[in-house]
Amino acid sequence: MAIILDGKALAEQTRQRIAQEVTTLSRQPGLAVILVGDDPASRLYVSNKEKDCAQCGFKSFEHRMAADTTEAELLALIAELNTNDDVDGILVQLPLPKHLNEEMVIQSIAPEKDVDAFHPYNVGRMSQGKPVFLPCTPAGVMAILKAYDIDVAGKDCVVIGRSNIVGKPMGMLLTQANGTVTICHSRTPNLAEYTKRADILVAAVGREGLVRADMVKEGAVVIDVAMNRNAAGKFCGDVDFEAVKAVASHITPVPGGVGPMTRALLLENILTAAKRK
Ligand SMILES: Nc1nc2c(c(=O)[nH]1)N[C@@H](CN(C=O)c1ccc(C(=O)N[C@@H](CCC(=O)O)C(=O)O)cc1)CN2
Repeated sequence: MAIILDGKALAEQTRQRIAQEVTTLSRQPGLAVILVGDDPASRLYVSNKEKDCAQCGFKSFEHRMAADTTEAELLALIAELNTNDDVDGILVQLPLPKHLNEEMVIQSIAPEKDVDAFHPYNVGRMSQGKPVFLPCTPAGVMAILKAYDIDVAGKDCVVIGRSNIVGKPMGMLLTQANGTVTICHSRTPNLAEYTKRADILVAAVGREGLVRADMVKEGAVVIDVAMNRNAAGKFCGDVDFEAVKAVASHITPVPGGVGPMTRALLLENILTAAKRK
């Protein structure tokens, strides 16, 4: 039976370490969170980020904007936050309402305050192996692997999903850790041929039941990044957890795996931003 990779416990340890370090700083780090519209899931994620900030001794500044906010209004707020000295990090909760251009909005955040690491400058730095901030979800995965002494060097790593936020940066971080990486996606024929070769398999698609036990090599490390809702309304990933845990050596649960570490790595980035000032 696989070892369960406990992201929730690791995230708690990370918050406690950060809270301790904050007591040694001469000022409180600050995060500005912008939420446009009233999507219930986004509201919950934002309030969790505020709770995390409070636990770590960070200030948080919430900016709620109406769903019909114009791009000019949003960019004006970001411009103001870019020059506000109390704000070390700026986070625009995604997804944005359809009429707003996500790319433009991300590019308007000052790269030194881009704690999500979505700005092209930070993506470029990371791809050169000289990161300022690391994207929270892939960095959370790397932190889980490190905490459980799972060495990536020389391993066959397969990432399913090629999003800018998870799949692509995940592939880069695994490559930088000397893994041999294959990125699969919706146009990959015979997905199982690739997944069955993987020593480390990362699923980041957003489709419940995508990874079955017969697609996983005996003893593989299986990381589930996805966060779907099943028919009963419960959180689940892309991996058939119950079946795959009988085949894998290590596996992340959903919930309680990568999600909490995504939140923890955001706190690491805010601390980094505050210390660089
Ligand atoms: N600007 C951003 N927007 C979004 C991001 C992001 O990283 N930056 N990621 C997601 C949402 N998200 C953070 O914002 C996020 C969602 C869920 C979790 C999490 O810990 N999930 C739990 C399950 C839910 C729960 O019990 O609360 C888990 O997996 O255990 C973390 C981060 C989209 N938008």
